[in-house]
Amino acid sequence: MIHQIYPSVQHPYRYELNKDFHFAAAHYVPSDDAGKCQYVHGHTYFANITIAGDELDHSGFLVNFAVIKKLIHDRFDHTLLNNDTANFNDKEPERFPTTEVVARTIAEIVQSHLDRQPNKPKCLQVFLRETPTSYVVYRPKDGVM
Ligand SMILES: Nc1nc2c(c(=O)[nH]1)N=C([C@H](O)[C@H](O)COP(=O)(O)OP(=O)(O)OP(=O)(O)O)CN2
Ligand SMILES: [Zn+2]
Repeated sequence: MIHQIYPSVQHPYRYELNKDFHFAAAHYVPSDDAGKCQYVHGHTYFANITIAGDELDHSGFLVNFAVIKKLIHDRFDHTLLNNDTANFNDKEPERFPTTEVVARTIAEIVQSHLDRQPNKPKCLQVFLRETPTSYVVYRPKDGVM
């Protein structure tokens, strides 16, 4: 079980949910500045996803917690992130699988799912911890990725 206090995000919506989950993945950062991290190594990533909205769906959910976990966990758990060429590559820094980019990518995948729901929830924040001492908070600007 994950117990952590996360930064809160201000918003005008009536409902807010948060989903915690973790996944194990390997990566490398293809930059000399990454030092030892330019070589393949692994992490247990801890994620917290914040979603908000004004309307519930036919189940009384803003969105099903289980679906949010499955979207990300099924895609990234026990993978080499760099192999996911739909999201990452070795050429563009905005596509290197850094904590920043992985957090943004998670937000994009989640929002793409939410955009297909009739009640139109919004992904407001992704907190992604890569190591015990390093994490990133990603917040889409004005609901735009
Ligand atoms: N801004 C970023 N800096 C670094 C990233 C990143 O994604 N964004 N990534 C790395 C490495 O991938 C590494 O896995 C994490 O680095 P670091 O926090 O330095 O890891 P340590 O466990 O060695 O940290 P200590 O606190 O010194 O034990 C590097 N930088
Ligand atoms: Zn790393």
